[in-house]
Amino acid sequence: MEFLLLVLRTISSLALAGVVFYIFHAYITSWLKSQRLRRKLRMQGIKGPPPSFLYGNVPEMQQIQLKARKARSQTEIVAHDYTSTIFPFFDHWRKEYGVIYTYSTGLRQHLYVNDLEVVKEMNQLNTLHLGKAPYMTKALKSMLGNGIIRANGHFWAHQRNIIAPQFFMDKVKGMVGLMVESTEPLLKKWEAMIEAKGGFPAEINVDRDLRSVSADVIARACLGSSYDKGKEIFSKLRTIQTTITKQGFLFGLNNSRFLPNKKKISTLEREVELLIWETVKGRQQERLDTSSCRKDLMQLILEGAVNEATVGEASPQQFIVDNCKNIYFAGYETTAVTASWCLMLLALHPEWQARIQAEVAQVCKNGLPDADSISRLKTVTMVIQETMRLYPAAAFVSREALQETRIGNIMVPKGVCIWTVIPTLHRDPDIWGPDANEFKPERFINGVSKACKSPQGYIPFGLGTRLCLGKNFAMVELKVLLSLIVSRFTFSLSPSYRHSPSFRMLVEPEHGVYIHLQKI
Ligand code: HEM
Repeated sequence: MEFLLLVLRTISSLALAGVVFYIFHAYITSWLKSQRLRRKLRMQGIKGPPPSFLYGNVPEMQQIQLKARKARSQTEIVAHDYTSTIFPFFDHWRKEYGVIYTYSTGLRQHLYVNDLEVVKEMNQLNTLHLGKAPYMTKALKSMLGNGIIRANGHFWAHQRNIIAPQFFMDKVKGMVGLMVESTEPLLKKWEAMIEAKGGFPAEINVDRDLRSVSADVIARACLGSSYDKGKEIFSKLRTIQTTITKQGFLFGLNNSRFLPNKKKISTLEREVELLIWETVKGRQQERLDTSSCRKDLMQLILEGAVNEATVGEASPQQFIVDNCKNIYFAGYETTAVTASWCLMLLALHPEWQARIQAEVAQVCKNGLPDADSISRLKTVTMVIQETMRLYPAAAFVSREALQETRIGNIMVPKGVCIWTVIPTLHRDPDIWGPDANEFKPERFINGVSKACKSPQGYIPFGLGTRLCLGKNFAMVELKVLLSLIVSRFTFSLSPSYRHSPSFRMLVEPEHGVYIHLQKI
């Protein structure tokens, strides 16, 4: 008996030693690979902070972040370049190594690229060799499945072909009426709040209300369901998003201490999929009952999923659910957050409120935008463009070189992750001039190409082949929303507002935007 126990103990000790050796070996191999990539970049003259053994620059990143958090000030607003507080390590190394440098997160080598010429080159590259970084998209699987935002290669191209036609300008213009309808409940709610104050200004936290509008618009316009139905889906997706971003996965930082959240995330994931699938089935039943066929995005996705050969490894059901999740995620939060920043900036700048009020009164009959007037709202467009310059909802363009790829003068080795920090590019005085930190919508009066040194310096919707598909949709929705709000209300910033842009996958106002709202 004792002998048997001894044999069992020896076997389990050997197995444990084997596992430890395997993990150690894999770790060392990845570390050495990352070092090789670093050498290849250094040989091209690209410098960067020296990495420590196994952990690369992660300890330094954490230290810099901690310091910045302590020093964080909430006083200045527009002139406050928040990239130095929310991505302090990028800013810190930029001062030391310039607009192109390399750093390591232990097992991965990264390339920071905020040089206008290289960004231009990236914009023009038409290749499948630059894609979404698998390590990053792996962490986003629960939120996005294998939908368009995560996919790479031919599977991505197939999904893009299916979805793109829904967002052509002529299609989007046909959705203006629906966008106006979706905004009406918000206007009524805000009017009622002012009435409840006896006509005196009401304090409004705008963020949740703007999210509701944006969710309703995206659900109705693209997926044929109303916000009431999609409410649960949005709220669960948001919980997944906030849980994931707490984990610091994006920069390759260790997140093992957050592992217990995995269970919570996968439960939410299953619930979201079930809800979407119920919506899809409802849609299919409606088609059978009425034998009518709406040609909206949901329909295009359903048709795209019919041919199993085109949906890759995913089942048709998974293909549909994943792409619905992607549209929900890409479409509603981004627009809502941008609208919040717009109202914050307009509250600070009453002169621009007055200018767009006058324009809306002149261009839109009864203050109601329609497909025709929307393209004549020049000042409204300038205000939105300037908001997205200072507060672009998406903070990065990030790519991994899936194969060795030449970008201008740089040969990017396979496996290197590239990062372009959008708000930093948008506030670069070399591109925008000495007033880069000021809110000046007039800089866009002759379009983006005249507003800065090169139009590639303005990338709120990303760049290259993966440029945002919902760009037209988002711009039109923002124009509708702003026109309707300014034609009924004036507003100023409430003293309750605390300026604190923070990063939760998007750059959001951490404590919300509070305004004092008054009827015109
Ligand atoms: C102000 C609002 C929005 C902003 C700031 C924004 C920004 C972006 C950015 C930066 C990207 C990544 C591009 C890249 O990696 O180079 C992107 C991708 C995408 N966006 Fe948007 N977006 C907005 C609204 C929307 C809307 C309303 C939709 C759809 C209804 C949408 C659908 C997508 C999709 C499907 C992609 C993935 C494209 C691909 O990978 O091929 N976006 N967006």
